[in-house]
Amino acid sequence: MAVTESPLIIALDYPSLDAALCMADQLDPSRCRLKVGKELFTRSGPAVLEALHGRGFEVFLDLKFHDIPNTVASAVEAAAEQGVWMVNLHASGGRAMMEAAAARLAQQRLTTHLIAVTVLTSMQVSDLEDVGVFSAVSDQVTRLAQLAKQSGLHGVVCSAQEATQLASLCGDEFLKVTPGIRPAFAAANDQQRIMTPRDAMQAGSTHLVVGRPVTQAEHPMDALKAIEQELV
Ligand SMILES: O=C(O)c1cc(=O)[nH]c(=O)n1[C@@H]1O[C@H](COP(=O)(O)O)[C@@H](O)[C@H]1O
Repeated sequence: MAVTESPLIIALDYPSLDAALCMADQLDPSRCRLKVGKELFTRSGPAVLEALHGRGFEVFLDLKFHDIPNTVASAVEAAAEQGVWMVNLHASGGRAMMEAAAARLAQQRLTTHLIAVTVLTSMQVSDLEDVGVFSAVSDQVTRLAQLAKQSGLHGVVCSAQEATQLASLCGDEFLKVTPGIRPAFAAANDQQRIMTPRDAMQAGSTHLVVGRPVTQAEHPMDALKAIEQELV
């Protein structure tokens, strides 16, 4: 497996194993990691993990678990046993759920990174209000990130707009995985809280999740290189 220093994680949001592998084959495991999400995993199952690992990629399994503590701990264990580099859950599932998941990994001596989604990058303050949360987005992100840290998680998914604040509250070592990344050449699509790759790294992101700006580009590896250029 290639161990890359790159902060880039490319989101393979595809409806089939073939389509995902077709994209993976255009990318280089020494220059990025790959993210497998709900659609692809639901359609292809663990076969996609095997295929990507076989091609040398480290994989972030993005299934955003949210359930009772025992169920989430078992799901996280199952993911880690398949050798994924990173797995996530929703911080809003609460302290007991996060502690159970972190404890299970430690008990089984599994080294997969476990991170928590704070507030989705597609959400703004009115979306929080709809679900009964009357806080500023940044306050809610901070609350959930601190809870995740206290619960033994390795980091969070948040927007880059919150990364600086989290670096000072949770430390530089605490992972800040930030989607909603839009290079100068790309459209925002459905993302609300966005930032360019360079600004996101300067703000304290440790990893950048990039989907459509690379996967829908005519030449994905060129788009990836353009993002690398923006980072130097
Ligand atoms: O957990 C995630 O990866 C995630 C969390 C979040 O708050 N926002 C978010 O966009 N994501 C994921 O990041 C990717 C972003 O893709 P693009 O918007 O195409 O760059 C998608 O796979 C989303 O599922």
